[in-house]
Amino acid sequence: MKLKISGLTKTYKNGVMALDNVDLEIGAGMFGLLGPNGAGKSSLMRTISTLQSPDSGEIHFGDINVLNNPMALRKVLGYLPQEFGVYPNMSAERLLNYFAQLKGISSKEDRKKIIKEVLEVTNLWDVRNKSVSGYSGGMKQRFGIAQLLLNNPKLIIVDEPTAGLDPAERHRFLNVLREIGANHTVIFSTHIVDDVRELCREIGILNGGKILYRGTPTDAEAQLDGKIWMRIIERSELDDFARDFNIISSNFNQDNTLNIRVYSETQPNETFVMAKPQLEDVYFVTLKNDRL
Ligand SMILES: Nc1ncnc2c1ncn2[C@@H]1O[C@H](COP(=O)(O)OP(=O)(O)OP(=O)(O)O)[C@@H](O)[C@H]1O
Repeated sequence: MKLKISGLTKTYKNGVMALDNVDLEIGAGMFGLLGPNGAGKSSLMRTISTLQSPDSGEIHFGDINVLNNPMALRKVLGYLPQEFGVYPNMSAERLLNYFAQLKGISSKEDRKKIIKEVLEVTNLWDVRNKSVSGYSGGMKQRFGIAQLLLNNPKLIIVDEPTAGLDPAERHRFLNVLREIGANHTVIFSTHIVDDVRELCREIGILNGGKILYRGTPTDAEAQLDGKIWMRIIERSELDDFARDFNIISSNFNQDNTLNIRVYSETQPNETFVMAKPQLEDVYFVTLKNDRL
């Protein structure tokens, strides 16, 4: 089932236009929504999830007209918000049983079966008897996925799930998403480029409420072929280089020098060497130029 968004605009009461005429089509698999803080990612996700209304625009998921019939979408939606709040002092298994009852799974046998499945897919089976309130950040996020999987959603929306997770937990979480993405439509937002590189079939880059790029990571990188240049400079030279060249990123080396990456259609000068474009270049060039 396809998610089709057209002309979606949202302005908050304080005058901030968080979504500015967003058009987006998302098919099956993993879709990564990439953007810096304040780009509008949560606003887009909350609007798709029917938690807030847009000023104008349309959202369709398969044959569901989402804005006219929010209840129909909610039945097939699994949404994990950025902040999930406080969990009660109850074991994961008991809490899932409670959620499953709330979701209308009335047969005890059915509940048992689905709870086992979701605990296994999120790698929480071994800790199912532990209290969720004592879980680590990463385990809580995986528990969030477990509970949203209970009613077998067709559309899964996960808002910045890796924020604040340590590298090992982040990795574990992304593996869970990868597994789920194999047979669901999953949209997840992040400001971490590495999160989407290998995981997502398609990405969208959002900034200032606008979709600036949408496509596959590989196509995006290919568009920058021959346009990314790199060289090492002294730290003290940075201001001069920033004035003369279109620097898209700079990273410190151990010896206090900097690796700079520059975007240019042609070789900036003979001291620069051509670099293989990376998704991070795509992200920075898109944010800087308002397009790729
Ligand atoms: N309820 C609200 N009322 C007023 N302004 C809001 C509200 N929610 C978000 N905003 C503003 O809308 C813009 C987009 O915010 P949003 O939270 O959608 O971005 P985001 O990409 O999810 O950012 P972050 O990564 O920081 O969560 C920001 O300028 C934000 O301050």
